Amino acid sequence: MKTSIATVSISGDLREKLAAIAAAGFDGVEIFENDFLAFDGTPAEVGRMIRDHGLEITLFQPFRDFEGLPEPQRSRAFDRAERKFDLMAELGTDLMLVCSNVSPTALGGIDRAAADFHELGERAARRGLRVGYEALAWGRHINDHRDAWEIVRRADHPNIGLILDSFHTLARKLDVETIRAIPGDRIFIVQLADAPCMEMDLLSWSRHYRNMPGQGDLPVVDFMRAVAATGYDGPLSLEIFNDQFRGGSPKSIAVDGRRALVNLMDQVRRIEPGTIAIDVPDMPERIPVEGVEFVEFAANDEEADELGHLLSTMGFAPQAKHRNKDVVLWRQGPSASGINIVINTEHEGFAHSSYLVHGTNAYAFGIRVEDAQATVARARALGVEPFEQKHGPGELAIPAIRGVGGGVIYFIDSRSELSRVWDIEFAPLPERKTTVDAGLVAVDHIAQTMNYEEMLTWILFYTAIFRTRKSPMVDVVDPGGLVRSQVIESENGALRLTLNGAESRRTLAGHFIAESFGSSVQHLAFASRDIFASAAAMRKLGFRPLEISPNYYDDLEARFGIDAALSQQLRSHNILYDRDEGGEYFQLYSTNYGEGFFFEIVERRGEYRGYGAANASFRIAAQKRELRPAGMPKS
Ligand SMILES: O=C(O)c1ccc(O)c(O)c1
Ligand SMILES: [Mg+2]
Repeated sequence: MKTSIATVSISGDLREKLAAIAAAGFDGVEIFENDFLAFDGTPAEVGRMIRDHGLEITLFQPFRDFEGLPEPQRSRAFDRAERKFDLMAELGTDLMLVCSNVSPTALGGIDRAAADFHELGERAARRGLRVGYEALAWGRHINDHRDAWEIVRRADHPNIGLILDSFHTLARKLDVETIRAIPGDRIFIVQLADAPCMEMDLLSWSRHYRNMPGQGDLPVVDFMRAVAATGYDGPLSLEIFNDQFRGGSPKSIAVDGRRALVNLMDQVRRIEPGTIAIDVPDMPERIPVEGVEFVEFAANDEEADELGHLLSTMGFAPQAKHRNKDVVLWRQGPSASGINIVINTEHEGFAHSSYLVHGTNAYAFGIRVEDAQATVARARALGVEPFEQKHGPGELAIPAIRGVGGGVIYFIDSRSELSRVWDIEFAPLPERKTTVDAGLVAVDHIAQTMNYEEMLTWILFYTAIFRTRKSPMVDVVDPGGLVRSQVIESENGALRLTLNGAESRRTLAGHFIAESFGSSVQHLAFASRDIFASAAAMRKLGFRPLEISPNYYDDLEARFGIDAALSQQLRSHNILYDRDEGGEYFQLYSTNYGEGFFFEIVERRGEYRGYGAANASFRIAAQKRELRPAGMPKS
């Protein structure tokens, strides 16, 4: 599989773009003309710089407003093309993209355009060059790949071919099945981009909101399946116009791009096995998640005590201690439950470094999978960094990768000794305190907070590695600004992550990122089988719930028509309520710990699928009321 990316997709100057593209493992680049024009080196120097990076130039683009022009503009267009052919020869590339004419002076007519392309083909052939034609979704006469293909077909010249771009086809909701009939060798290059669904004119949507395949809402997999069915085996080239990417990190966007292509082709190959000419790297299939095995906090001794106190008000107690390390396992009540909380107060190693940088934080979590090694293998194939740390005698080497904001994700399976980690590495504490069991049975979801700019990266990360899907993004109003929230979840609910992107430091999420120096887990939600029983038990244990405004409950009664008895119960425990077609949802929050970390207890009744998004802004307002002023020492 030959991967390519347009220089326009990445921030920085041409030098920075190329370095990032090469480092991410791409085979080629599309030179977007403006990136070349803005650069102060000769075409030959640019060509050399690209080849020195081990890259090839897959395409020179765009050449605009060519076909269907009346004279004298027509002759001018051919002269312009000849000049660009000169440039291409110096750069060292043989393929030019002509995008469909948008000029009001352009005349329609398939045959007129075909004749123009036939002549351009003759001129290109004399120089050993090729020209591909792309239908822009907003082209004046040609805005559909079927018409572009008809022009290419009638141009009937070996040096003229078609360029497909998933955005233009999918944005106009054109039937991708129409691609299957095009001979693969007549497609000169395939450009790929996704985009979020939005109501907007096509040009603005394309120029500002494209994103990597898998990051948006367009059926890029279906598009690519149709392309693959043609026998096409040329480069797959990302062409992403995105305002955020233009200001982002070149390295991280290039890595995301390559990950998106590999993930896309892996999906296509699995749907259409054996029929694809493009060779796709071998890797394990997207990993089904079986559950969250543990969440691990890094802390110092004093803060570990505070955290432990908070946990004990939720019915957790220290149950076992690591045989060699200052690491304690907390569980719900005297018997094992589905929740394992680990507090690591080691003075060396990765957890300690994480503590030094971020303060007490949930720096790692462990996921149960069928095959931990295969999970890391898939992640590696997608360019994810594995995580390795020295382990002591008798300790397990738990396969792991690096996750959000310098965090770690461990993998536990039952095909090896990994699932016995609690018995192998931990010894039961002799003075085990029996506590009241608060009836918390599992981790319902893990909420990670990040800068908004990082969100697409992490959405792609999770959906490419694990068999999960993403929900539409929702806006949550914080008194200090907007927070964007998106859910990543597996079909069976075994893994539920909520990603919250902060755009302003004045939001609770933004404050958390600023004060804890980077993205990480901001809250953990535990599932209860009976939230009222849990709330009552926790009250006895000294749990302090986040206090919710009475106005909220008045509105709740009005909105849902819930009866007075239920309303009273909710009020007395500060429990939030939501409902959808499938069922009901109950939420109880802790007060803030540190700079905005908190716990949540939830109960899902029936088939409720959401996360109480409608309640989020009321919860945040309540949290902000009780967050101590910035700069005050921790209590
Ligand atoms: O927005 C544009 O003009 C433009 C140019 C070249 C392309 O390949 C494309 O898809 C869009
Ligand atoms: Mg394009």
